[in-house]
Amino acid sequence: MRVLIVAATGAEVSNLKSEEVESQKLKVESDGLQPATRNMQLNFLITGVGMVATAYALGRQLAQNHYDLVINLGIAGSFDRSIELGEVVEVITDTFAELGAEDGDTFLPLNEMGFGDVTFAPDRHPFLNIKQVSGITVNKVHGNEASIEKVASRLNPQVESMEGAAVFYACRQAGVRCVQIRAVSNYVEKRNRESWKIGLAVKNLNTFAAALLREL
Ligand SMILES: O=C(O)c1cccc(C(=O)CC[C@H]2O[C@@H](n3cnc4c(=O)[nH]cnc43)[C@H](O)[C@@H]2O)c1
Repeated sequence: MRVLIVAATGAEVSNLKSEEVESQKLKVESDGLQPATRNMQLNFLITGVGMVATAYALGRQLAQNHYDLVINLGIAGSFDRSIELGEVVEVITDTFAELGAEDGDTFLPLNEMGFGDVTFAPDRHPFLNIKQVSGITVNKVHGNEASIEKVASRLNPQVESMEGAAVFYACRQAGVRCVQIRAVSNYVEKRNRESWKIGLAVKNLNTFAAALLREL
């Protein structure tokens, strides 16, 4: 099984690098005299932050390589206060929140303009036995009470990231199975970087992903 882990920054998957080495060791063994104990080859793609960087890097990677599964890992902001900081969730549907047009006070999403989808979901979900959430993908992290209220009432998202929907989109276009796993580092609120728990979120995300990779 060929698995691609996609993350915006190396820091978000820093504790998983040993898994890549491990998967390659095992592959060499399975190609040689040792019986295969694990038939998985793992690659990492660090795209850079944001939907444009992600769509380009992942589109190129999927055009040049075959993968059975793409796993998008990252931290995220949560609108939903019932999700604890550090909690790991599976994003099962993700919407490009800003793609469309303003019509006075109304927002017209791209699909209502007749130009294609803005919401993407992987074919097979839930994939994991953890909390399933709906997400939005943004170019601009929400940090203003009025805009948070507006997007919450329009789309009712539970989490937001800057890449998720781009990963779903690229995988759909390439016909590759995918799953998005995020750990909540902060609540979506007026910007207050001191309250972000990035270290905890990254630690929980990496622990969860390492266990998942051992099961694949
Ligand atoms: O400062 C650090 O140590 C650090 C370590 C790992 C990652 C970061 C990032 O800032 C990653 C940016 C990444 O995070 C996602 N994210 C997190 N919270 C939100 C949010 O409230 N709204 C939107 N995106 C969020 C996003 O996907 C970025 O790619 C820093």
